[in-house]
Amino acid sequence: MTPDLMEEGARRASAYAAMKARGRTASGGRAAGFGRPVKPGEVDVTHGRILYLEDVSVSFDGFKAIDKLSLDIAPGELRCVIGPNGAGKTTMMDIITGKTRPDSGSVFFGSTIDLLRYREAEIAQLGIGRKFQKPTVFEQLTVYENLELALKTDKGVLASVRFRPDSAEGDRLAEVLRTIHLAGHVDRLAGTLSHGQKQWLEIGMLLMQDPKLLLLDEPVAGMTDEETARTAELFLSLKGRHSLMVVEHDMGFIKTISEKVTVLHEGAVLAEGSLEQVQADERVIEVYLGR
Ligand SMILES: Nc1ncnc2c1ncn2[C@@H]1O[C@H](COP(=O)(O)OP(=O)(O)OP(=O)(O)O)[C@@H](O)[C@H]1O
Repeated sequence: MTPDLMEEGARRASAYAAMKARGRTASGGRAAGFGRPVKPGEVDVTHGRILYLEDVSVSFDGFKAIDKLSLDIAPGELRCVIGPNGAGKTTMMDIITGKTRPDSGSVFFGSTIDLLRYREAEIAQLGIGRKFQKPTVFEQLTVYENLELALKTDKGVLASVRFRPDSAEGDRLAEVLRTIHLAGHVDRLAGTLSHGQKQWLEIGMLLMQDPKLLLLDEPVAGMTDEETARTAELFLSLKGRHSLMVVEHDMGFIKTISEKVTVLHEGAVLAEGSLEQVQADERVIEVYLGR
């Protein structure tokens, strides 16, 4: 066989495998990866990892924003990620959520779902929710309507118009309202909420999708001290049921919520451990003081 034909064969085989993986997942059969059967909506965490990145690299115009990054997160873990500006924190989240394709490396959700085979919207449907720094709630809708809308996202246009939450969805809505401290504000327009309340509402919208992994980018930026403290309580109540990756610069907040902290620098892991351990690490001190 000529090299051209071999290349074409390999290209077709991998395109077919990717297509099959997508089709099977959409129809609720198997997840992509090593062919291990996984029930619809289930993530295989038998190896003790819900998220696994290995040797991931990406360059922008020759600049390595992520450089052989490897890290993993356990199911139910609340992981904090810190690092100076430009360390690659946002780019890492972009890669996990399918917004940016890495040049090389592996990114797995559980041990069988190869995230690099999926598009951004598919990754959200697989159970990875992302909260960007700025709240993006629908200001003209009430708190309740915002949460209701979050339930509709995977339904078709017609189904959305006729949509009414069933009793299980209604229960979930009520539970989420309590979790995000907005049960007393259901009829308020989202536009009239404080900055902190808007952030909680957006987290609530993600929770309506019951994500297995939540990625949160600077969630307490701009919050009052009281809102920050309530957000810490909220995250602590979510861990266990969900896995969380929180990128933050606010060390006081990190101190309240953290178990394990990952320090990113120049697109790779510089240090990992408890906050006390990483804060005492000479390399970490140098990176932060050298800013
Ligand atoms: N699309 C892009 N094109 C070119 N360079 C990029 C792009 N995205 C990120 N970068 C560069 O990659 C590096 C990492 O950026 P990134 O935003 O991931 O860092 P960060 O750790 O999130 O920083 P911050 O704490 O300031 O948000 C930066 O030097 C940034 O300028």
